[in-house]
Amino acid sequence: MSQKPLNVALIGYKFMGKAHSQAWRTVGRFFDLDLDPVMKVVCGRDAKAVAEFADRWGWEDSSADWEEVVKRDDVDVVDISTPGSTHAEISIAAAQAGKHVFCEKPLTFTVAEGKKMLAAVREAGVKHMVNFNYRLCPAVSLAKQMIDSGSIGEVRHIRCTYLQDWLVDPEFPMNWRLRQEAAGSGAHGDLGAHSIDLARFLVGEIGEVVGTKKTFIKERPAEGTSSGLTAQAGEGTEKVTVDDASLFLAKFTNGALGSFEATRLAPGRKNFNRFEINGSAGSLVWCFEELNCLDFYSTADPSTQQGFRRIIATEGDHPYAGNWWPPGHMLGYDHGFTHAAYNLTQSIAKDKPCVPDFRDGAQCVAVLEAVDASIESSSWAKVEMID
Ligand SMILES: NC(=O)C1=CN([C@@H]2O[C@H](COP(=O)(O)OP(=O)(O)OC[C@H]3O[C@@H](n4cnc5c(N)ncnc54)[C@H](OP(=O)(O)O)[C@@H]3O)[C@@H](O)[C@H]2O)C=CC1
Ligand SMILES: O=C1CO[C@H](CO)[C@@H](O)[C@@H]1O
Repeated sequence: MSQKPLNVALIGYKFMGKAHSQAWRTVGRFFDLDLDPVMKVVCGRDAKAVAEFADRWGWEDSSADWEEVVKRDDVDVVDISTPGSTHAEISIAAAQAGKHVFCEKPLTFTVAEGKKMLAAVREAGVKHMVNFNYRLCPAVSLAKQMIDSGSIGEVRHIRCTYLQDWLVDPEFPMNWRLRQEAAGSGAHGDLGAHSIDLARFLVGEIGEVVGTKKTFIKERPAEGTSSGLTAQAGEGTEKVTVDDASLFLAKFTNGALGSFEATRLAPGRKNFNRFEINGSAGSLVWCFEELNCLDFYSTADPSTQQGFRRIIATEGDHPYAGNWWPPGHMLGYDHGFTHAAYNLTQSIAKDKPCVPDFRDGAQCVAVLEAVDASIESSSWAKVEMID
């Protein structure tokens, strides 16, 4: 490539580390870029494991010291794929060192911390992006275009469910996702954050919420070895300190109503991240388990032909899709991450804002926090609007 290099440092190298590595490896091959992403250095706490990862995935260097990595002169972007408890400290240090920041969701655990992160990237004048990858699926981006162009009229309802089943077995051992200090919350922030982002992207700002959360399995076998969403038990047991499930109702500032359900205890639901949106002139339905499909109902169709029609969002003129395979060839989970790497690279190259950004990440945290406030007060809670 003849473009200037864009040197990337990745912090965290397991589940999301792989997804982000795949994105950085692939993006310049399928998308025309104005900068050339270079996989410069990958970082984790276990020096041997991270060195092996670097070798396997093609990172030039590895390190067990993120504080040193974020200050390196040969790093332009810091990509954070570590548990949520680390996002604020790493993002702020990276921004203060003048690096662009790409951070996994949830951005952080409290609005106060989210505001500090936002202030740090703004003060440094760097680009910032939070990885709400599902809005970058072609079918979801298409839904946004259709809503904006009035295909379903005035939006009145959104029903979001994000259901998984990987924690349904009470013998599944502890890992960081079940500890409040590392994960912030359970299904609420892990899955609910994605639904909130989709709802904000497609419908608008959420103004008020009321909800509940529950931990059904309060104790689990202690952690032995764990890798991503699989684990082997160690000795003894440990208390679970996050929710298994969260439910809430929402009033949007534009008058729409929403319902949200997130759980990791729904047998048979693997990654059932679904929304149904009803407007005055039609409806749109999407589910990640069939991620290329968008179901559309239009009241404008002749009455004898009304019914949901399925759009397969793999045509060349569907968002992002034309960069991949010939029409009709399905995309998968990893493609959304490549779309994020594309958006960030181009926003840096062209000095344009990047979405979803840290404000989106912090606004999502404000909704999560308002649900917690509503549980505390057993009443509706207002969502703080972040500038
Ligand atoms: N957008 C999406 O679809 C998804 C987003 N996520 C989000 O991505 C983030 C990471 O999750 P995931 O990849 O599943 O987690 P994993 O447990 O698979 O990986 C976490 C990584 O972070 C490293 N790490 C952990 N603690 C620290 C620390 N204190 N300092 C530096 N490195 C650390 C670990 O390596 P080591 O132990 O060697 O330090 C490991 O490489 C979370 O915020 C999660 O919510 C997760 C899944 C999907
Ligand atoms: O998108 C996702 C898929 O599932 C993971 C495990 O619950 C989540 O962390 C993640 O954000």
